[in-house]
Amino acid sequence: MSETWNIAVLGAGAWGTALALTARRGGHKATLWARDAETAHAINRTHANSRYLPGVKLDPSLAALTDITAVLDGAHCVLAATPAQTLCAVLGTAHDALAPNVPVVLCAKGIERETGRLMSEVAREVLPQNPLAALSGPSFAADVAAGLPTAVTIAAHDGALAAELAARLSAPNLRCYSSGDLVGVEIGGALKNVLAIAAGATSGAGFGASAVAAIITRGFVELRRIGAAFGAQPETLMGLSGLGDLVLTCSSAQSRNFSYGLALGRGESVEGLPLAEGVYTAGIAAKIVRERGLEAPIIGSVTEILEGRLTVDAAMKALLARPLKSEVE
Ligand SMILES: NC(=O)C1=CN([C@@H]2O[C@H](COP(=O)(O)OP(=O)(O)OC[C@H]3O[C@@H](n4cnc5c(N)ncnc54)[C@H](O)[C@@H]3O)[C@@H](O)[C@H]2O)C=CC1
Ligand SMILES: O=C(CO)COP(=O)(O)O
Repeated sequence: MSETWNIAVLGAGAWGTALALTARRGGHKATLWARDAETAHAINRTHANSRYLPGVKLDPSLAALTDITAVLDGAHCVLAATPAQTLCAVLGTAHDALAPNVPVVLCAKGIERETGRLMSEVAREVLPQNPLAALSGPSFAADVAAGLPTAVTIAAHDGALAAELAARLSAPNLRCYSSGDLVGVEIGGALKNVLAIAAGATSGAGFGASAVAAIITRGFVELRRIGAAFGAQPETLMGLSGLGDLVLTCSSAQSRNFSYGLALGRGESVEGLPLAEGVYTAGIAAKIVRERGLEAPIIGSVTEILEGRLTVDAAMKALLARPLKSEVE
């Protein structure tokens, strides 16, 4: 597709900046909305975002503004890339300046902790007139920004919209697949963060690579069980936004969620660690599991560890001591 789009990116953190850079590479015009003037000023002056994406040179034409009305003016598409727990407030700020019918692509991975809403449910209430989509998959911001090959899924209830967005947002190094399974893509992205904390804690506690593989695999069973309860398609959960992102996030210290878990497992302080979305999603995911009568002991253990009610050692012992059962349900 050759027509140039104006893409408004909300959030000038690692992911927003990487996506804006990629949009530029894809031949579009991208403008970043930054909450704080210091970040916007630094991006415009140094053509870098050294706080959130160190070592990456940005296209000099990529501007960051603090005025959301100016960023949204004339936008063909919005990429919402602030943390999950801020989405409601950020879209509320955008509401008056955003034309109806402009598609909003949700790029955060999480569940709203106070309400249990998926990102699309939050956005639907705040922006009832805007078509919604979600972009998710195995894609570290640093990799995407460095131009390394990556593949993600863009999902919308309207399959034609998903396909158009995938075509528009694909870039030389970013291959976007399309999907009609919005909920499936969202649930995989949110839960893999909680499971990455579990995998990191397992590794950090020194339980070994075999234990990490078991946690990832049994964690994936929990993800599929919860996904099924939300109506997600099994194929979506087996895809880039589910299994793909789970594998990435559970196997690399480049992941903030895995690193958070590593610190927990090692008994180190987690204070001041960068954003780990799973910390905010774990408790609400465990609540949803309880309310729906599901079984998700690994997600439950992560919640108890984060709340200081269980040690990593005791969690592993309890998981091993659970009644034996058939592997396949
Ligand atoms: N960093 C990555 O590799 C990837 C991140 N994501 C997702 O993208 C979302 C954002 O993550 P990152 O950009 O990595 O986080 P980050 O910590 O690098 O940046 C977050 C940005 O949001 C801004 N922000 C925080 N609270 C805000 C508020 N109340 N209002 C407005 N802006 C606010 C911060 O100032 C910062 O610019 C998360 O849900 C994450 O899971 C998805 C894929 C890859
Ligand atoms: O979602 C991500 C990669 O797909 C980023 O993972 P972290 O937030 O754990 O760094």
